[in-house]
Amino acid sequence: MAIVLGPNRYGKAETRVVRVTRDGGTHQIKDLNVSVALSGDMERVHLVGDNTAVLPTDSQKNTVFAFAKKYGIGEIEEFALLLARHFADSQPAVAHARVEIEEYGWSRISGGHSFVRSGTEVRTALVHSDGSDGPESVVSGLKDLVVLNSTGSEFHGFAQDEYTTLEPTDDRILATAVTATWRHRGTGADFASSYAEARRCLLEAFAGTHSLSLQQTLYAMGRRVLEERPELCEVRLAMPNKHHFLVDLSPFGMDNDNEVYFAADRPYGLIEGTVLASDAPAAPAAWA
Ligand SMILES: O=c1[nH]c(=O)c2[nH]c(=O)[nH]c2[nH]1
Repeated sequence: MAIVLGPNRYGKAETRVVRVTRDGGTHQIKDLNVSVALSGDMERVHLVGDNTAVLPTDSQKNTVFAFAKKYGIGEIEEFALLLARHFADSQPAVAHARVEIEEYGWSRISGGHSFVRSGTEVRTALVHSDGSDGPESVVSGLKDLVVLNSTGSEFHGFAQDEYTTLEPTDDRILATAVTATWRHRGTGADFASSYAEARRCLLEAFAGTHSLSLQQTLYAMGRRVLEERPELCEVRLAMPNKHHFLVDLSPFGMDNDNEVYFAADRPYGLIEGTVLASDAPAAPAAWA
């Protein structure tokens, strides 16, 4: 029996970089969490401890800060492409770079230099690059986009077995924290407007769908993005069903006509799905 090295990658995870751009007294801020993972000809470091091919993760972290200064930070997809191409182009042993970025939003309070974190929502980007001349992919997205419909949601007609106690309902609260990722057909989109529009599609489809299940709502949301955004070809969604249970107020002599709920935090149903354009080229590696 022979033992061999399987797939591997390494890099600096979660470099937290904040870039302030000063335009007189008016400042812009970009607040990111950047994770780099490099792979390629890394056999000798694993097998015999020869570090010749290993660009230290410390240098990768320094590159994130240096590029933030040198190039500024525009859209996170562009910053991720810049970093990924840099590592794949400049290091002979690096065949492939993966850069994942989370962006935390800040909105201006007043004046030029005071900000408030914008909600729980996080914008995301995941880029893979074999270098400027090689295959590349861009996946954009968001997570922790918390939404709720206080009516317009039903759930009935479901399968039943000897353990089923759930009562069918034709009016419930539907609430979730959306994690959505969407794959671009190319690498040259207008990432700012593409993001804003995809997000708008998700919210409008969530609000506008009379829901018979969270699964149906999920599909409607992914479908809306692909119908409206030709630069995108695949949407992946993960949506926890944040259950709201009607409280039994009858012990207190009160009725409860869908007014008082217990918001449970766990367990939760977890509904996940992919929505694809029929001509989407297969690209499983884009999500790795
Ligand atoms: O929208 C729903 N989908 C389910 O699969 C499910 N299962 C469940 O208990 N409640 C719900 N709601």
